[in-house]
Amino acid sequence: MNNSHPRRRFALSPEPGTPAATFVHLPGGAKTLGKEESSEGRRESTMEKLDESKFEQRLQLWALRIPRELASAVTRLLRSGYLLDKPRVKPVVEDPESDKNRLVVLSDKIQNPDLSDIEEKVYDSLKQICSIDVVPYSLTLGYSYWSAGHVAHLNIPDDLLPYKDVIAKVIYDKNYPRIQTVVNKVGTITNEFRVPQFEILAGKNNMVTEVKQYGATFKLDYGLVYWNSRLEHEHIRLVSLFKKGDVICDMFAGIGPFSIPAAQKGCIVYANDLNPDSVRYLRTNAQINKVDDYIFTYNMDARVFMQNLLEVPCSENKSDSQVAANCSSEDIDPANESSTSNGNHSDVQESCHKDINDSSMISATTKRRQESSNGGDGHCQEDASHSKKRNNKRVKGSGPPPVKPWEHFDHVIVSVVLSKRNTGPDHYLGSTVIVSSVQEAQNKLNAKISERIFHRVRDVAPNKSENWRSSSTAQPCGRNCGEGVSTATVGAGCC
Ligand SMILES: C[S@@+](CC[C@H](N)C(=O)[O-])C[C@H]1O[C@@H](n2cnc3c(N)ncnc32)[C@H](O)[C@@H]1O
Repeated sequence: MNNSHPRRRFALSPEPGTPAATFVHLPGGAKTLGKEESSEGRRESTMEKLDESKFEQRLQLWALRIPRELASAVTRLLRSGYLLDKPRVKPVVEDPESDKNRLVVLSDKIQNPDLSDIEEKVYDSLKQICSIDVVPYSLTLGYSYWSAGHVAHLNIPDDLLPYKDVIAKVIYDKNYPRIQTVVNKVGTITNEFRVPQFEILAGKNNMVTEVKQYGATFKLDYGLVYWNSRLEHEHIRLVSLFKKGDVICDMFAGIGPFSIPAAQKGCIVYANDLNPDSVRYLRTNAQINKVDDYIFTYNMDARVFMQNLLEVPCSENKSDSQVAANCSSEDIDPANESSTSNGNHSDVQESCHKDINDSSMISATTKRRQESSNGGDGHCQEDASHSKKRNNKRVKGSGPPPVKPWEHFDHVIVSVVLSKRNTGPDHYLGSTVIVSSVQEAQNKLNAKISERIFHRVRDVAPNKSENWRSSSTAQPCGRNCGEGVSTATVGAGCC
């Protein structure tokens, strides 16, 4: 199967850490935009009218024609890498031949109509669900596909840098008002928050935008937080493994692309990030998506976060009431509000504040917020708007069930870069851990990876296919032994 890809001159940076606001291909046939060349003694400008069709990418794919009532079952089965995986393109579409059917579009990795690229076990299950009817499916990703939000994010190579303003102006003029800001990534990402540096090339200096993923809305400032739209499939793939009521620990949560959909599913999420801006947007996004009752946000180093989460609170002996992760959160477990009335809540808060204040890793923002939310009396309180919102919800009788994360949680989400390089910094965790072996990963995570399930997510950068990035879930034993099982499935023991 031949997919015709226009040759890329420059594109939205595909590196992790570079937000995929807009993906821009320079037309495949275009010579250097704006460059004047000599041709047969005649100076010929290659500055041409923008031809949007040059941006089109046509994919020749395969699809399964199935009765529409089976669409959920089939997509659930094929979700682990066999479905079409393009941001903002649905893999299940109407069948032009019959409204009783649906077409389930398969990944471009499925090359053969006999589906021999699909694992036998999955194929057998598929046969049990429906009869196999494979049809060709042609998909065109047009000019407008390559954008999200109002920010067009370019990654202009050195040889085109002299023309960056011309390029930006064309993109801006041709796409306004949909595109209102054109930025170019500058340098490589070196900071621990994985936030790229940008220069504004055209439009307004406003990097705050909203993107949508699988029905959830994410507000973010591209200049302050990590975001990568291209991880959409990975976000949802991982969350699809969770069940309602699962307790999730998202150690490097960013602005919430794992935490928010997990909470939408009814999981109780302990979400942490070291970047105070990420945590701020995480909270905003929890509110926008109306799952703030299910997400407890933290702003600290992941190791401190885990230690606090696993530490049995001193109040545990005093009460059966729920407490919030040793109270090291900026937020309070909303389910805990009921415990406030019996007096145990404040006991916990005090003990936890000691933990937090002892930690040199906690950010100034966290401390500031703690001080202000404490009202100076050592008792945690929610800010008024949050509290009000939760009160509204509580009246409706919704809210998460009680949890004790130090006893049990179901999944830990860790973002890890696996790389053959061994020179990377390892003083912080998350996407920035560079490991060259499973053993090294175990050492760094202080967790035993007994069942290894590697899932290729995407290349770190073009031409860097030896580096790959994986999100995995790990299940701690819940007995504070410090061991865990890094796997996409749960249940294995460790002690
Ligand atoms: C690659 S991003 C992943 C964010 C999010 N999971 C996502 O998929 O968008 C890694 C995140 O880890 C955070 N981070 C880096 N070092 C950290 C540490 N020591 N403790 C907690 N978070 C950290 C960064 O601020 C960043 O948001």
